[in-house]
Amino acid sequence: MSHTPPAHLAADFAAQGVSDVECVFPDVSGHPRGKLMPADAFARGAELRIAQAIPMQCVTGDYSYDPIFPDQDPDVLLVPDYATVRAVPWASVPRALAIHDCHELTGELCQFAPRTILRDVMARYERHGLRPVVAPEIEFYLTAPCDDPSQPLRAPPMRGGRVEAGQSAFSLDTLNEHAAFWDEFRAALQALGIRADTWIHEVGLTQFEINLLHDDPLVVADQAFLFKVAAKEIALKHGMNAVFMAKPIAHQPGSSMHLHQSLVDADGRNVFSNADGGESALFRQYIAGLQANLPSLMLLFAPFVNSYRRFVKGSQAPVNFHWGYDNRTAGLRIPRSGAAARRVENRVAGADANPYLVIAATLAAGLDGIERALPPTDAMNDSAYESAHTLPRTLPAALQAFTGDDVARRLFGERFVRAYAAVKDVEHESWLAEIGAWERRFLVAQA
Ligand SMILES: NC(=O)CC[C@H](N)C(=O)O
Repeated sequence: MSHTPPAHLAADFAAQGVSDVECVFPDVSGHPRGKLMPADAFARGAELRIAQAIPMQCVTGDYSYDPIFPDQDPDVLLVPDYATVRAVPWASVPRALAIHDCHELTGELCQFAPRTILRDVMARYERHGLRPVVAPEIEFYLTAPCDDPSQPLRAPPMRGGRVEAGQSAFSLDTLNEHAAFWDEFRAALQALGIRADTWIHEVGLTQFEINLLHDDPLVVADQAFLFKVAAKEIALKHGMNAVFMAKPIAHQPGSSMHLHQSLVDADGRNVFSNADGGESALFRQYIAGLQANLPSLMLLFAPFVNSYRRFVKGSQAPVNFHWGYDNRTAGLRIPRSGAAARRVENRVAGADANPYLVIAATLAAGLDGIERALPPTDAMNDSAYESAHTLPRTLPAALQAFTGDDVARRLFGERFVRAYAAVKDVEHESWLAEIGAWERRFLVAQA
């Protein structure tokens, strides 16, 4: 992490005609926040408040979460990570963006910022001489413009006035329907240095999935963060919305952010495999760590009230924390692979989750299993849908699990846990303040 601008940066900006830089950081929801700064001044850093909830309320006032926000309106200093400077592909004038780390005004990294949380987990691995390698699969829907939020989302129109219908999983035809969007999106990803692998039409109507190539966790988290920003920006240019809600449309599949993980040693050898190619003890301990800790960390994988609608039996979304070989009904799947690519897939996280926190929480949970040499359950060879639904069913249940035991505190510290829970509490209160369609449909007549 270098705080000194590269020598060529000013000349590069001048040559490209860049006059402004988006100083962006991912907030706890993975939403891009920051300030637009003049290119010749952005290195001095921007100051702003960090504790934002999604309905654009600051976490202040009625919530007394001292000593996290002692002045109820704290500023942090944004410090650019110069390795992340890129041209903004969707801007109408030459403009750059840089992902920033959040520092307290006293200098240290802010313990509430998702990038800090991930950096801390990676430092823990480094002390063990290990390096995690991760790859996410990101699902999302393309929809028509959402001009009336009280109405269900609709599929975008196709050529000839048709609308997508029926079963289009893996249909290349339907993928080609929105070719102008895909071409511009693909070019944007390339310009942002995002290494996308396969692109498919998923099971849902106008639902798609794109896999990112495996890499260093912070690099991949930055890519997944910008992937979502880019998809939304480019879709808007084409009169559509790219929607990353976990369950945007009733009776359609939800959208996930599956995370593949493996660990390598200093020589780049996958430590989930022994020299003879078999599973290592560490592999099983890592799985056990996920099984032991994920139930308490659900708030990070399913951060909104909507997230919990996704966990439906039979939908390929998990309902419990079983693990199994190539078992897509289980929360933890071991994909078929050779010894060098042996890995675990966390299928719990939704597309709505913050990729930094999904990666940090998964890796921290697994390392804890290794450090405590935990044993996993037996592998699940049958459908995990035959077993009980043990994932928390609601946001309040997940909030209770997150704050109710010492797992999250032990892995991420008191400050993060209290602040994150405060933000989720504000969002939940805001949701409770609205009356939904189900309540009107049934309770007007029947209550
Ligand atoms: N690609 C898949 O396996 C489908 C995942 C499913 N859409 C989910 O929400 O979990």
